[in-house]
Amino acid sequence: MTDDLWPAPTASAAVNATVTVPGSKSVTNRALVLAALAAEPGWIRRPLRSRDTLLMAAALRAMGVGIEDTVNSATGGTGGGDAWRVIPAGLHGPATVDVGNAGTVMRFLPPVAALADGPVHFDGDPRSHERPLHGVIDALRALGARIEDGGRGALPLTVYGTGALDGGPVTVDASSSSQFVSALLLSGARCNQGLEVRHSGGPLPSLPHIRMTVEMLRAAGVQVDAPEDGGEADVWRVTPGALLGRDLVVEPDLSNAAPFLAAALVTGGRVAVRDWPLRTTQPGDQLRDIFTRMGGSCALTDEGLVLTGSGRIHGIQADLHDVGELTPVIAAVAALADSESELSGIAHLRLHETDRLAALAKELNELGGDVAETEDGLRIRPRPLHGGVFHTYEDHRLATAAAVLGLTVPGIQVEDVATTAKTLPDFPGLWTGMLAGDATPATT
Ligand SMILES: O=C(O)C1=C[C@@H](OP(=O)(O)O)[C@@H](O)[C@H](O)C1
Ligand SMILES: C=C(OP(=O)(O)O)C(=O)O
Repeated sequence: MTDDLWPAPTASAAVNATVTVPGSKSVTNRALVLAALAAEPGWIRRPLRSRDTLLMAAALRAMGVGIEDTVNSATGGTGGGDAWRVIPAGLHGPATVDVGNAGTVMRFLPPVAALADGPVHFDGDPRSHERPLHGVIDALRALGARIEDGGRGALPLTVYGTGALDGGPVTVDASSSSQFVSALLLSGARCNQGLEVRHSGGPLPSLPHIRMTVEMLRAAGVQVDAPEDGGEADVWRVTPGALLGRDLVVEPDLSNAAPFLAAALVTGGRVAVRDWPLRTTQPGDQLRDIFTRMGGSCALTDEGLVLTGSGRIHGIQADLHDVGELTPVIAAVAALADSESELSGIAHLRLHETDRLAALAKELNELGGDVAETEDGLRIRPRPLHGGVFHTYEDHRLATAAAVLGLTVPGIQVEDVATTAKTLPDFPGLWTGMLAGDATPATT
């Protein structure tokens, strides 16, 4: 973390820009895990190269997987070469994994480590010690893995892999993070008996992310029975078998498109996001509906998704349980709206990169806002905002939300804007590029 303050640029006019958003974190990190577990080499094209995905790649390399950077100018560059060639190998310990504060790394990799033939030690940022991991730890222990976690049920921990997991049925309470279910499913086909994962507990958040896991497993040739296909509620079954190596192009990160689309909404402008997929499991696709309800209009065109602001921003009553990671930017837009908003279904955000509900309420109120935490969300009553320092608590989405506010509220200084590198390389460059009319990641 740095104490740097970034003066968020104000928009001198309605924004009119076309933006290339870097690849999806969630797709890239699933693709890396599945390619590492596959029986043959694969390609990941236009991967996101950000802190979370570079940590995932480093962790898999530490366990023996080959991940090579390649540059292929024919498919266009998105920074640092445009593809990863993944060459699976026997998974080995001893190894050390730095999870940073990446939920996908800290949850998806312990099951992979249980398949390795030696100890794998996991640690990360201080916040990673507080984020829930018990679902993964308990499930792996129930499946026979040995894990030393000092009785904390959290990081740091060591998984003593023996080269194989028997698998079978396991029950997990994933009400605090859908990533518990995704983590088990991703490695399930490599268990001798496959895996039957049953969720038992409060409602599961972020269901689109579990669907993303199921669809990516199926695309790798794995047979998965899932509740949405007529299966039993809250039960997923993964049949054992080899995973195919894939040649996969990563979609743009639609959740990271949120601040750019919001810019069109709050300035009454127009922003096009290139390469918006026509069909996707990414929760960010729901921005089309959410921002339309908040006053914008959306069209899928040859240019990508185009959002046009009307000059009016409406408050919204929205249950964001499925799409929690969109909350910070939606809250920023709601603070600039013409009526009250109620965002619900997001109590689990208290356990994200930071306590997002507390952080959003505090930071918006310090700029003159009227935001209250509810039991499971935020109530936002728009009031005129003034400039000031917006603290970001090492949370990339707090920083991008602050940038949205800064477009129309002069004098906002974003603390540690570099924290956006968790999922967005060079956010400040993309943001100023958008204000100049075009934002395309620099090719390095
Ligand atoms: O599986 C994934 O890629 C993710 C699942 C969600 O986690 P939670 O279910 O913990 O909210 C989401 O918030 C996170 O940003 C990414
Ligand atoms: C919750 C998030 O990340 P993580 O993958 O670390 O859980 C997020 O990106 O909003």
